[in-house]
Amino acid sequence: MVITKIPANKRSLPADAYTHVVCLPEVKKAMLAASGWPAPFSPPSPPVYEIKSAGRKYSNGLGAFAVADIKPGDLIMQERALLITSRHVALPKGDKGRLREIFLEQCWAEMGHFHRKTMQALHNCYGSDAEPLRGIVDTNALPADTLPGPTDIGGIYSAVFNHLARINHSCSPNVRYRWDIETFSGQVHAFQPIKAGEQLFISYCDLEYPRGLRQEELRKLYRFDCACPSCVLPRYQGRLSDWRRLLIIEQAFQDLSKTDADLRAWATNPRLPDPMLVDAAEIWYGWMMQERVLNSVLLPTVLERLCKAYCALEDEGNARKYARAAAAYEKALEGSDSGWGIVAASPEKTSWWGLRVRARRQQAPSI
Ligand SMILES: C[S@@+](CC[C@H](N)C(=O)[O-])C[C@H]1O[C@@H](n2cnc3c(N)ncnc32)[C@H](O)[C@@H]1O
Repeated sequence: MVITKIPANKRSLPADAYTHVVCLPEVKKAMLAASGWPAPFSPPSPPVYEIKSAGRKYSNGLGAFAVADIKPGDLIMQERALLITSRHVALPKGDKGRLREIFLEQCWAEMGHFHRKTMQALHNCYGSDAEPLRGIVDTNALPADTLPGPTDIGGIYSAVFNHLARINHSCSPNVRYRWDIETFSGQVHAFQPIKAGEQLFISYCDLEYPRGLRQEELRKLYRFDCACPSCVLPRYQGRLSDWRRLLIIEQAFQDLSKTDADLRAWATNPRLPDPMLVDAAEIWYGWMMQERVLNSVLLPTVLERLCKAYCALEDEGNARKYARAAAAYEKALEGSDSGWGIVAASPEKTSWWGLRVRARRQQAPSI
């Protein structure tokens, strides 16, 4: 492992615009060789969030709050990390754990005043149970999925940010965090409409897990008892929520094999009932929105099917609605709307438009 600062040419940059990275030598070499990387970025200005006290429920800690109304898909926060470490040295016990601490200590020794002061101010849920720097990293790290260079040995990295680290957890989150390799930054997008004053929540655990497992993991890794709206549901409703989450993950595996062929077969065969494809997809979409579980396989599949099906039915309102939802989701997951904004503006220009309506007309007996 080696320690480096990215962007390499940081002379003209403010202190919060560069990151200390603990990585493999091959990754450092690839990062320094990547021309024009990382790309600059501009977070929303003026900022649409503020960091302030979140109150007793969050151990009198801080949280991030919207200061303006925010639409699904909007970028809320974007920030370079203070520190990125490889998870290859992030094993919890034994020599490898100690190895990680040695790298963190070396990194600390190289950090300037801004980075040290900011890191020290972050929350440490481990108290005296861990070495302070390690406790801070483990409390606040978010995934940085890829860095330039050989991905097979680089593995997954953890990033510690200044502001992004203040976002609290909910099992029904309203924003989504993503690592943006192009700009070497963390982004937070809304995937629900958010009102000014509302707190922003990401998820620290796998949302498809049932409540008991989620709570166990949060207690173990972040040392708090989750009291989010999903975790305080009365018993019966809590079970329903667990059940929906389980079905979402099961359906995601099944939907992997779906193609456009069955959608086209339905669209061009008027003898098949209209609700056949639409109703099931609406149920899955409704459950994912209700649980705020954005399954990365099922949600895009369902949104695409709904948009195409409503285009085939020439139902402009619903076609636009699902295209807008797909645009927001893609922005939150991929950083761009993947062309869904164009579909939302003119669904009648897609090749699916009116397919079913024309098939019905052709089938109708001529008088
Ligand atoms: C990454 S920090 C989040 C920001 C933190 N509240 C602060 O003041 O810096 C993670 C810690 O915040 C607290 N936290 C986050 N989400 C919480 C929640 N839903 N309920 C209670 N505490 C929470 C826990 O102490 C957790 O270890």
